[in-house]
Amino acid sequence: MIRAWSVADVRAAEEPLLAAGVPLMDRAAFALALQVLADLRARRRSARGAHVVVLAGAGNNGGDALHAGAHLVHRGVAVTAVLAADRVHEGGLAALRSAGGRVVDAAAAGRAPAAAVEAARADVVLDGLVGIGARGPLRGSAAALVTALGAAGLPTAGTDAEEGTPATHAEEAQGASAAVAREGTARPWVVAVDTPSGIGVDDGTLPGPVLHADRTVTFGAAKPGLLLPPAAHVVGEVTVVDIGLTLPGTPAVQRLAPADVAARWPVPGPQDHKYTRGVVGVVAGTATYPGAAVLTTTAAVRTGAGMVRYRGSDVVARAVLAARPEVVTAPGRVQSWVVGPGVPPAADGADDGQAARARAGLAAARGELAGLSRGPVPAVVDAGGLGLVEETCPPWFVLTPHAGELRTVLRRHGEDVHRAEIEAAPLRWARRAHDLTGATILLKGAVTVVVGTGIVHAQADAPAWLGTAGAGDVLAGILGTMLAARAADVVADPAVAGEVAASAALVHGLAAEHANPGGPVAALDVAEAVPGTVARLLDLWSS
Ligand SMILES: NC(=O)C1=CN([C@@H]2O[C@H](COP(=O)(O)OP(=O)(O)OC[C@H]3O[C@@H](n4cnc5c(N)ncnc54)[C@H](O)[C@@H]3O)[C@@H](O)[C@H]2O)[C@@H](O)CC1
Ligand SMILES: [K+]
Repeated sequence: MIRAWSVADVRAAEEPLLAAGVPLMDRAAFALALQVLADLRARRRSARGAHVVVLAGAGNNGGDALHAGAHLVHRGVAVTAVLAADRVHEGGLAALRSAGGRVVDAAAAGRAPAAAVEAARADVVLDGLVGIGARGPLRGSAAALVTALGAAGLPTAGTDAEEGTPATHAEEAQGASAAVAREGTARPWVVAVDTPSGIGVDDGTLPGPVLHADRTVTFGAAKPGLLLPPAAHVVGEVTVVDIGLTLPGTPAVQRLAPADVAARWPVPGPQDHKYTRGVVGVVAGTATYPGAAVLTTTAAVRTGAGMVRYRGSDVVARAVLAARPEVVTAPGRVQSWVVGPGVPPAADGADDGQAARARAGLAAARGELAGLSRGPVPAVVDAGGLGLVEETCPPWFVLTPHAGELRTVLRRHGEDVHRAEIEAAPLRWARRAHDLTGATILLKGAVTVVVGTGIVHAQADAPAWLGTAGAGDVLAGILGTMLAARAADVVADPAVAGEVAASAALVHGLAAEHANPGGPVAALDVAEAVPGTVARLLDLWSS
């Protein structure tokens, strides 16, 4: 598990140590230098003779980078510090100079392109422009430098949100681009110091230009922005360096690892039977979209449900039974409901009666229909089901929208927001949806964000191949089975639903990877890969 703490928590943990004179920056810089040396050795055998460019901003983040640069010089590395501020960390600069490092001033207008061209030829670029002290989008020389680095061939992300960016920056950038194209240089390995400079450290946004890192060496603890999209896509591999901070027990964001999911997997014992393992009720698909019913029920069965009950028209039920003869179609006891895959919005008349069945399932999950459940049980609400839920939900309802569907949910609650805004700030909008509906929100994406009453989760387990029709139906089925197995816990403790939802996202992602490592997958392949994926998880845990 990777756990991430907010800037405020990290600062509060640093404070007493700094007051006591603990040399936190020395620890951070030394560990950073060791990591860069390891990366250099992995990439070019020896660090000696390598060229590292340190991008240094005004604060302690630049201080870390400059001190690390000094350590590298002592190991035979040629280090050039590119200063992106009029004043940089004095101790760090002095250390670098006395070690024999070169210093280039890129703070003045017009200096960025030449510095970027030099950086683009280095073996490693250390991004120490700004860390947890970042306020808003990168500004001034730091922004100009990152823009010029992008033009010089380094990967960058985010837009220059700064109004009135001087035209010279664009011209400078073009100059840098042409110079590097002539040289045909391979691009350097980029190591971000604490965070890629200019990300939203607490919320994972990309408010302005950001240099895409291959590795982020982060101090004391991971920060939320390293796990949350869209910034999570520019951090590379995250290396957490222990500098001796004592952090609060509860992180702001966490990412489950396979072992965490394995540790809580409901492995059946000799006393278990189908009802103790959990019955999943599925309201999915119509004659127009029968595939959704097949995919959702298949995934629920393949994840190890005690039993799956399908609720739908006879024609769709026949398709379900042809694919999965284990499914039953008679009404009866259910420990979790999956409502909505392949179900059109309520207003659509051609829904085969699914809207009514969906409402009944949701009422049963609230504990309002005694015949269908003995008290409240968890529910997964997906696709068409999202338009059928009541305005407020219990936390054991897990809504599983993608960004476009979340927009619809938010609009129903009076939030006029566009899909692009949700994609730019998924945590913010998932949290807003949770606040407005009361439900646990699983916002699907390349990084899935789960916001409920407990800790926020950000899961990045899925290969990009998983973005395919029917993949969401499979996730709904996996999650339905996982919720049914822990139905009592989920209803009793509002925070559990989020953790189970994050676990389902992990299983879904790993199953896609296992279905066809490195290649395309179809949704049904993913569902079929779940039993093997669960067996591997449990094997990993027991070994
Ligand atoms: N407090 C400490 O002693 C420790 C700090 N650490 C390092 O120090 C960093 C935090 O240092 P600081 O608090 O000095 O903050 P930073 O160095 O992250 O940033 C602050 C500086 O950047 C400038 N800045 C802020 N937003 C900017 C923007 N959008 N565009 C351009 N410039 C901007 C500010 O004017 C200020 O000079 C951490 O990220 C970490 O790297 C580590 O060395 C561990 C110990
Ligand atoms: K940085």
